[in-house]
Amino acid sequence: MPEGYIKKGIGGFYYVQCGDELLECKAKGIFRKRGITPVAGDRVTVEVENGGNVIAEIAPRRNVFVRPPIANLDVLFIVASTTQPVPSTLVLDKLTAIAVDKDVQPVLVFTKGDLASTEKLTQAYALSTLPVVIVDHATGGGLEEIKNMIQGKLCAFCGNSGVGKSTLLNALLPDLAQQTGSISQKLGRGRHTTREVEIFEAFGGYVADTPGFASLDTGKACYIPKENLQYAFPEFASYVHECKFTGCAHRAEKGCAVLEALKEGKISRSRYDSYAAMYDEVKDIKDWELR
Ligand SMILES: Nc1nc2c(ncn2[C@@H]2O[C@H](COP(=O)(O)OP(=O)(O)OP(=O)(O)O)[C@@H](O)[C@H]2O)c(=O)[nH]1
Ligand SMILES: [Zn+2]
Repeated sequence: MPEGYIKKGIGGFYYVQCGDELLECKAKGIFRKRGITPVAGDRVTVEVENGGNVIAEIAPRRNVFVRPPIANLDVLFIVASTTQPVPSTLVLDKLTAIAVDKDVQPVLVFTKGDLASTEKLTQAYALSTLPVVIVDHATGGGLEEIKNMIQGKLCAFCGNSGVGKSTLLNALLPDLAQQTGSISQKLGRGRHTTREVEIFEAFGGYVADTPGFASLDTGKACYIPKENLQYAFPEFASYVHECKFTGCAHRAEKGCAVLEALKEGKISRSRYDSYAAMYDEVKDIKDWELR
């Protein structure tokens, strides 16, 4: 039985890449009964049923996102520009936290360093342990780093409208931009006419084109329960177990090692503020409401 990954889903059909072959498939009825929707990135087994290809099995997922619909994401490039649109560290931190919480490696990519200084952004993440890439389109700086990070991984790019995602994808994959409807549409006329995710092979890995995808769903569906939030900020890891009280929320408690680290400048103020804002957003929400 052929095995492969879903490259694209459109109108109830799934295009499964099995080696060199792209198979058009429907999903077996059992998935609908179980409330499972196959999505791009799913690793699947294909069978022939009534003369047509069907997806018979979906391998256990490492993670799955609803908006955009994609599974088994390894790396999320979170693109932010130094200016226009002005970056918000809270929005960026929400995205990095959701990624970490879903076992996706977030990579911060800063654009438009030619228009304004990247200093403030790089400063905000200097202690975060998160990888940062500064892209310079004049010299091509940062592109090699991104290409290396794509190798062997399934990656996606997100970031507010206008931060330069298309420009970046175009610089990375000029051939792809011409090949694909969606990216080239994004670059010119007919923007965002398609919302289907499509996966392309590049640099020894996979890049998901997620048209019209400004940011991950940072709404309620993606809230991180308050007990888990501390782990979504990787630089807190060395401190969270040193707090005096177990179950410390790191908000105002006595003997809080995270607050101590903040005071000593070992954790950045903007990262801590984002944690605090996210904590306050979820603290009164019951677990069952998050399901
Ligand atoms: N000066 C400068 N301009 C840039 C840079 N990156 C992108 N731009 C410009 O910023 C504008 C927006 O870039 P896009 O690549 O379309 O942004 P996007 O994130 O794809 O936006 P959406 O398609 O709306 O999601 C375009 O006019 C680009 O030419 C950069 O590094 N420096
Ligand atoms: Zn604490």
